Parts: sequence; structure tokens; C-alpha cells
Amino acid sequence: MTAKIIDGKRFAEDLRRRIGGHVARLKAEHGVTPGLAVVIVGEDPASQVYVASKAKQTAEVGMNSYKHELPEDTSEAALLALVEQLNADPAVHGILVQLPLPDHIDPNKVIEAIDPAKDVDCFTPANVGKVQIGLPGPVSCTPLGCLMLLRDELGSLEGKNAVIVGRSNLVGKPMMQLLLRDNCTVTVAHSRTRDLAEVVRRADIVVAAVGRPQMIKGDWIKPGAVVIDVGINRVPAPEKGEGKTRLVGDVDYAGAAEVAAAITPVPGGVGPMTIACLLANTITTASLINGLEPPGDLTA
Ligand SMILES: Nc1nc2c(c(=O)[nH]1)N[C@@H](CN(C=O)c1ccc(C(=O)N[C@@H](CCC(=O)O)C(=O)O)cc1)CN2
Repeated sequence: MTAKIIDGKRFAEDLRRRIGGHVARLKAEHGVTPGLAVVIVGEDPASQVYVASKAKQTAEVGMNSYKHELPEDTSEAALLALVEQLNADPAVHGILVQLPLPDHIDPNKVIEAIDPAKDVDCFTPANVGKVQIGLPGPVSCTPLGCLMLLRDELGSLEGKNAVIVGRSNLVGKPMMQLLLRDNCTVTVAHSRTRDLAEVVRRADIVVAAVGRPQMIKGDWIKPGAVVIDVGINRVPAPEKGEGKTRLVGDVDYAGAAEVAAAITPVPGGVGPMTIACLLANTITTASLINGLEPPGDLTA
């Protein structure tokens, strides 16, 4: 079997087109222009690329984009003051503080300072709880993107055995909630799981979010499974020349593609969905802040 490649880049483009339509309707019918503020502290090169893409794509779909670039030595107090200012700004419907933050800043303190109504990452305790009990609101961007790709591929997920490898607050735990809500039987595996290969072999759906390059081998995959690879790992690529690198996922792509029914590539799979879902969440928060029903096609 050679797996179908799930084209996240194309899916994200289509999602952004739909988001553009929702922005236009919010403006024309309700006089609301959604605004997203993105905050970055420091010089991390990957974070700078992601934040630049977020700001560009926000403007492209017709939203207001506010980018705040703060130096590496910004104090925690100064960052918290900026978050407070954005919480109070009526033009801002979404606030995202790019992670990771420099070591001297406690990310939990910053996340907890964000008004849950504007928490487009869905990182605040209030919004994590809402996802758990199924109340309307934003949903963590990367898991939401994975869910959209899975539903598009499989239709109903009901009764599927889903194995998530990784238990992070960013991906593993919210992914578990979303798959449970779609009536999957969910197993969350992690670094201490015994017989991980055997656990993964039972999965109709594998979500790999462990952060270790190509850790999940092709012969761990059940024939016909759908594989969603969340990992983005930069590894040396001597075949491209000295000092060159390439991106790989958490799954041995070539091996898994021989047995899976469908698989996301890295790059071009889940990554682009993360930013598109951030824009989707901004529509959701802008709608809720203005007393409107969020569009059903943009959320879980
Ligand atoms: N506040 C947040 N911080 C971080 C998040 C997040 O969702 N909220 N997620 C990641 C980084 N991230 C978005 O911020 C992100 C990562 C990767 C991609 C992406 O499109 N990747 C491309 C490859 C890009 C490359 O060449 O390096 C792909 O997979 O095709 C988008 C967003 C951590 N921080």
C-alpha cells in the first residue's frame, strides 16, 4: 500500500479562503473587523518566522493584525503589562503570546493573564475546561487542525481506535479531548508507555506529537491506519551539503507511507493548519465577544 498524502498546505489555503468570507460577513453585516495581536519576546529564529506568517496571513484574510516584538531582556512585569493593555483594547479580539518565552519569564503566569475571551491559543485554564465539557469557544490550534484533517479524510471518527503519542498541554491532552468528543476510543501514550510499538499497532488513527525525530517506525503502523504527524524536527542533512539541515516529523515517513492509508507530510502537513486554525479561533472569539454565534465550520 502507498499512503495518500494529506495535503495540509492546500487544506489550510481553502480554510483561509472560507475565513476570509466570514471576515467579510462580520464586517458587512455587523460592523466588526476581527483583530489579532501577536506578541513575540526575543530572537528565536523559528518563532520569528511563525510570527511573521501569522501577521501576514491575518492581514490577508482581512483582519486587523497587531504585532508586538519585544527584546529578549523584556521583564515578566513588562510583558504582563502589555497583555493587560491588549485585554482592555476593544479592537483586539485575539491575543497570542508566541512560545517558547525566554527562561526568565514564567509562561504559565503570562497565559493566565490573558483574558479567556481573547485566548485564541486556548491555553488558559478556563478555555481548557470549556473544551473538556464541550462549551463554545476557541480550541487549541494544532489539535483543531489535526481534527479537521482527520474528519476530512475519514468522515465520522466514531468507534475508531486513536493512539496519541505525546501528552503535552499544547497537543496531546487537547487532542485527547477532541477525539473523545468525536467518539473515538483514545489511548494517550508517552515516554514511559510499555510496548509502545504494540500500542501504536492497534491504532486506526495515530497522532504523533512526541518531539523526537522519526521515532515512530513504519512497522508500528497498522495497515490502513491514518497517520497525523505533528512533529517538526530539524535534523542534519549532510546529503544536501555540509552544515545543511532538513525537517522531519516524529514518524518514519517512508516506512509508514508503505502501510498507512493516509499520512501527513512534514513539512506541509499539520504545520500550516496551526496558523489557519489560529485565524479560525479569532473569528470564534470575535463572534462571541460581539454576542454572535461562531461559524460552525471553523470549530470542533
Ligand atoms: N503561542 C503559541 N506558540 C507556539 C505554537 C502555538 O500554537 N501557539 N505552536 C508552535 C509553533 N507554531 C506556531 O506558533 C508553528 C509551527 C510550525 C508551523 C509550520 O507551518 N511549519 C511548516 C514548516 C516551517 C519551517 O520550514 O520551519 C510545516 O510544517 O509545513 C506553523 C506554526 C510553537 N509555539
